[in-house]
Amino acid sequence: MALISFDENKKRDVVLIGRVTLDFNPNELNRTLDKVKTFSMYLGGSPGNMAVGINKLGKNVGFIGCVSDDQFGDFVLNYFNERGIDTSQMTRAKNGERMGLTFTEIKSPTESSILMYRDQVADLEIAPEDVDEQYIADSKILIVSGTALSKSPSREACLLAVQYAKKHGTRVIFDIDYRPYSWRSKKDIQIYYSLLASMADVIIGSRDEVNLTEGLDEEATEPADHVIAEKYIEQGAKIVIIKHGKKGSIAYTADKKAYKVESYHIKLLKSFGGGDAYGSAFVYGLLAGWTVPQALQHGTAHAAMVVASHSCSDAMQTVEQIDAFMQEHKDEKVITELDWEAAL
Ligand SMILES: Nc1ncnc2c1ncn2[C@@H]1O[C@H](COP(=O)(O)OP(=O)(O)O)[C@@H](O)[C@H]1O
Ligand SMILES: O=C(O)C[C@@H](O)[C@H](O)C(=O)COP(=O)(O)O
Repeated sequence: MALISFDENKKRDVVLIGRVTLDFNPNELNRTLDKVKTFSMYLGGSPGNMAVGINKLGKNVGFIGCVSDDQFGDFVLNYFNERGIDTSQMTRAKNGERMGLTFTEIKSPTESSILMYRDQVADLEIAPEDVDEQYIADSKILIVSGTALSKSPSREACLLAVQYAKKHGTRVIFDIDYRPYSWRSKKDIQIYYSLLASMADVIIGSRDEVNLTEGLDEEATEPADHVIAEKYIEQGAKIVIIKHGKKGSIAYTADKKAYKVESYHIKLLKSFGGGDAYGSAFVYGLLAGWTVPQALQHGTAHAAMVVASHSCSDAMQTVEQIDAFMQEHKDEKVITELDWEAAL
């Protein structure tokens, strides 16, 4: 019996709500941004990347978002439309708001960071009026990105989308997705992230993002992962995934099982993009009716392939490509069932 079932009569697999932006990744590697001369432009924004990833895996994807009314907004809409990602629910900024821009700094294969330009950003202009109840009802899964909760009216749009999802049996996945820009305070983060976590069927976040949800210091290690996961499961979550970067991730399920997933060994190019690839392939596995371990391993393989690549969105893989990677790495035993209270 699958932990999470889906209404196969719903015509769309996944709808995501949140930001779609642009990534500018340096062509000259292993140096600080002030030493970079040229960049490659890619579609970006964690929800945008996940939409591309889930679509690349063959799923029917829609996006609720707002893009700038300029050539960058055109780029994003064209990119989605060319791949069959539904843009009927996307709007254009009305008052000159700009696309979010993310400049990735790749200082070394193991040291990268992102510099985000998010002043007057279009993606936070999604409004409740842009959220169509039937569109949500027609989707098996709604994925909410945490950053979309950072400001109104995007915040209210997300909360309304979740209300519609709960009303129509659409499963809610909360991708915590913390970006410091746009938030007024840590207390606001705790309020809205914990509210979303209490309404989600699946919660995916890094440990520092979970700490922010709990109102803890980002570096906190107490309470242990399983204690926090238990709380979310008591609130109704069926699966809680806590990511730990290159150390991998740990997943807890409502049927009281815990799984440790170690990272695959790859030649790292940048430390970003793994989470979006992980989430995309994990969601694919859920929709395919796979077991949680199978879906976790698929997500982990996809993540490894994307952190070894220059892009995030363009580097998203097909099912066949992920399967081939897993075959190449079949000697790496990455997944272990744990005692519930074991740590990563
Ligand atoms: N250095 C790495 N080598 C291989 N896989 C990695 C590496 N870093 C991250 N990953 C994979 O990407 C997943 C998500 O990465 P993480 O940094 O935890 O999340 P996010 O990208 O959302 O911040 C990890 O669980 C792991 O599977
Ligand atoms: O999330 C953003 O807005 C930045 C993304 O565009 C960028 O591709 C990235 O950092 C994704 O990394 P991840 O969240 O670690 O997968």
